[in-house]
Amino acid sequence: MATENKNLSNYDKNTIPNAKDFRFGIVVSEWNDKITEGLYSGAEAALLDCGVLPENIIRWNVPGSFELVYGAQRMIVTQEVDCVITIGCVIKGETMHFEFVCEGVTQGIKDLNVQTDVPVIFCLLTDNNEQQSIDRSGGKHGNKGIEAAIAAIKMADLRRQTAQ
Ligand SMILES: Nc1c(NC[C@H](O)[C@H](O)[C@H](O)CO)[nH]c(=O)[nH]c1=O
Ligand SMILES: CC(=O)[C@@H](O)COP(=O)(O)O
Repeated sequence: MATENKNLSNYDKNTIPNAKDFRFGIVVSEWNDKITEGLYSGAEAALLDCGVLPENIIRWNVPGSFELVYGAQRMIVTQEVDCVITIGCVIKGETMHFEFVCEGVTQGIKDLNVQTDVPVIFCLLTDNNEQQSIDRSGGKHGNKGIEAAIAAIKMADLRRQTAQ
């Protein structure tokens, strides 16, 4: 199902685990900050709406999306979080740089999910133009930050339920 057929902001609190005791790290890229701030606001609001305590949300900024991987890795190692949300917005330019940044971040975040004990949520917009980013960070398609926050709560709960 493409995003245009699914509003990214929709969630049913009855299907979401109790998040009161969970601690979340959020790493935010400063590139396209008008967009990433909108994604962060959506994620923060959804976490609080689902019962996460404000003091249990740790935010770090990084220069660009490529640095999200290192920021998330350091968040895991130093902050005792139950889940990390990475927030970035990559918009296609004139060159192949877009493809390499997107692939590098995708693979890096996948690696963190398989190599560490903490789930890392992929809230990275990879858009052809700014309008697509606006539409997905609080515009007509909703807010991918909200989607990421709900995924983070569910993954933190899965991690706790499967702890050995
Ligand atoms: N063009 C975009 C970038 N580029 C910067 C890289 O992410 C990285 O910070 C740089 O290559 C130094 O390592 N980053 C975005 O987040 N979005 C873009 O559209
Ligand atoms: C994703 C990028 O780094 C890209 O926006 C940079 O633009 P350009 O490819 O025109 O240098």
